[in-house]
Order: sequence, then structure tokens, then C-alpha cells
Amino acid sequence: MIHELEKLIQERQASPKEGSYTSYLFDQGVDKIAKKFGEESFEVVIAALNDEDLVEESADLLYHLLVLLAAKGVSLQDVETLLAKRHGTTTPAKPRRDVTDW
Ligand SMILES: N=c1c2ncn([C@@H]3O[C@H](COP(=O)(O)OP(=O)(O)OP(=O)(O)O)[C@@H](O)[C@H]3O)c2ncn1[C@@H]1O[C@H](COP(=O)(O)O)[C@@H](O)[C@H]1O
Repeated sequence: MIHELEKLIQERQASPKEGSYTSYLFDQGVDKIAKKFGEESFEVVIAALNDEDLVEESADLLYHLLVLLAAKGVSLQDVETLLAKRHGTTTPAKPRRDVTDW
């Protein structure tokens, strides 16, 4: 599904469609898309901390990430290739600072 969604987003990027939210985002540009992604990220944080609808917020977040990646010319395959490279490796769980400012 996520690859189909990426394809549809790329189609909107190549051929803007009247009334399409995706076309609206591409028309607004990377700044707007990045800000929307930030806004949606925060909604995921709020949903997680308040036991709200994490599935719906995650869907919004992934959609906006795909639009952002497309706007920057990065494909899901690029991200998958990096994930595959990391897959199975272990990141040492060293002590880390508390997150106090965000
Ligand atoms: N998955 C999504 C998706 N998730 C969220 N959204 C839209 O994201 C918007 C977020 O709402 P907000 O209230 O945060 O933003 P807003 O106030 O409408 O916009 P701003 O004023 O902040 O710019 C809503 O309009 C949602 O409809 C999505 N819009 C589209 N898709 C997918 O993209 C496909 C193509 O959509 P169109 O480009 O609209 O044809 C659709 O078939 C869906 O599969």
C-alpha cells in the first residue's frame, strides 16, 4: 500500500490535479511540506502520550513524509536500501542523556 501511495503522490507531482491536497502541497513548496510534516509529527507525539488515535496520526505522518521525500527527490526505495543495510546490526545501548528540551 505504501508503495502505491508513493506512486500516486509522484503522479500528483508530475501531473497536478485540481482539488488535490497533494498537488496543493507541491504547489506550496518544500517549506510548507516540511512544516506540515513537523506538525503531523507532533500530533503523533501527542497521540502517543495521551493514548489517542496513534494509527490515524501515524497514517497522516507517513503520507506527509512521502510527500516530503518526493519533493526532495528521495524515493522510498532509497530509504529501504539504507534500512536493509542497517538491518540486523546492533546499535550499542550506551547511557544517553535525558531529553529535557524539545
Ligand atoms: N493519505 C492521505 C492523507 N492523509 C492526510 N491527508 C490530508 O492532510 C490534510 C491535513 O489536514 P490539516 O487540517 O492538518 O491541514 P489543512 O488545514 O487542510 O492544510 P493547511 O492549511 O495546514 O495547509 C487533510 O486535508 C487530509 O485530507 C491526506 N491526503 C491525501 N492522502 C492520500 O493521497 C491520495 C491523493 O490525495 P489527493 O492529492 O487529495 O487527491 C489520497 O487518495 C490518499 O490516499
